[in-house]
Amino acid sequence: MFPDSVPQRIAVLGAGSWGTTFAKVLADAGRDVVLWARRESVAESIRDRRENEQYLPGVLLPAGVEADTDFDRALDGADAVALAVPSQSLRENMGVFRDSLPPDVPLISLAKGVEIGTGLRMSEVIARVGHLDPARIVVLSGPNLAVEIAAGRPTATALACTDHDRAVAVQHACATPYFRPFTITDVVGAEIAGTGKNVIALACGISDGLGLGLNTTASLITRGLHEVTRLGEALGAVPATFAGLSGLGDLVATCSSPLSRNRTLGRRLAEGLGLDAALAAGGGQVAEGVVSCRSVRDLAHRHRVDMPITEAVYRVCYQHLPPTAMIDFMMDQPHSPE
Ligand SMILES: NC(=O)c1ccc[n+]([C@@H]2O[C@H](COP(=O)([O-])OP(=O)(O)OC[C@H]3O[C@@H](n4cnc5c(N)ncnc54)[C@H](O)[C@@H]3O)[C@@H](O)[C@H]2O)c1
Ligand SMILES: O=P(O)(O)OC[C@H](O)CO
Repeated sequence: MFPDSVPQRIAVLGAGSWGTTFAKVLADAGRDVVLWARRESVAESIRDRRENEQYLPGVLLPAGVEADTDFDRALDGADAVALAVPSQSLRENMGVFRDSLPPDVPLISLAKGVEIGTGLRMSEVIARVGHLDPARIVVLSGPNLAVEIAAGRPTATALACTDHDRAVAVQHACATPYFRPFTITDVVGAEIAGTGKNVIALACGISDGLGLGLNTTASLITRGLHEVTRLGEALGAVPATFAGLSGLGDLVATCSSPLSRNRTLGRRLAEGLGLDAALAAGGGQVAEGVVSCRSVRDLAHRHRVDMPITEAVYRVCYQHLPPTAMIDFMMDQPHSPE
């Protein structure tokens, strides 16, 4: 089946490593893509040298990816729009894009995070700021380390939308021999899983940086999945989602890979860098777990969900808890049934 509603011309707003990689996936899937970059130097590098030298160096972008710094032009004639700016700037950007968005087209949400202050998930920010029907929003989330995908290494992902047909249309638009999307309807679960795993990956990076072993990593992944699932359930998510690609799949990839910016940041903290220095060492690329440990912790407090790993990461990032004491904090939690 190849539905008539499969988008052909897609605007990707945000030319960081994920926006650029997803633009490549879409072009490899046969779509015409316009990638909006904030900075002319990024657009120029893509136009003139077919490479995003700043965010995705060494990857040749196909001719199907055009780059533009004018979002009105990028959105003109688009029959789907992917939003690839970091979570905490999505509100500001949506406010700017809102009036130029084509009516009725699917909006593909790529950012993983929960907004500080409001506790809103990214699809909620998009719907509220854009005054949009939430059923238009398709959340893409899974084990999707950009650098691996850009190199054509196979992966799968989840496309979550309350409107199944819309998810299927996007599924057909972005499927390639190396990128296999599955559809689900649990938007809350996909978003909470994608946000929470970055915090757990930070904890795994800290553990790794301290020279602890795979038992510690496996314990963090397993208990991390448990606490993120509990939060998701409190917010109305389907527990099974957390065993899927946007849950366990993404958690394992991010907690295990040296390519993960969140895990790498955790390692740097364990090696003795302060938060600002550890962020600076990341070359300006976003590590969402740093903000998400705050917004997820706030949500957990609001919904009375116990999240000891998230709490420990928050204390390391914002309350000067030494990374070694983070492990003690977690090991000293009251004993409980699994
Ligand atoms: N890189 C990955 O492997 C990956 C995979 C899946 C999901 N994600 C998620 O995608 C989102 C984007 O991540 P990324 O990896 O592309 O980040 P990045 O750090 O590589 O790039 C961020 C992009 O956003 C732009 N930007 C930064 N602040 C902005 C602002 N205020 N307004 C507009 N644009 C702004 C930057 O110029 C850059 O183009 C994050 O939520 C991340 O968790 C990333
Ligand atoms: O590099 P990270 O830690 O931002 O993780 C990237 C993706 O979210 C992995 O799925």
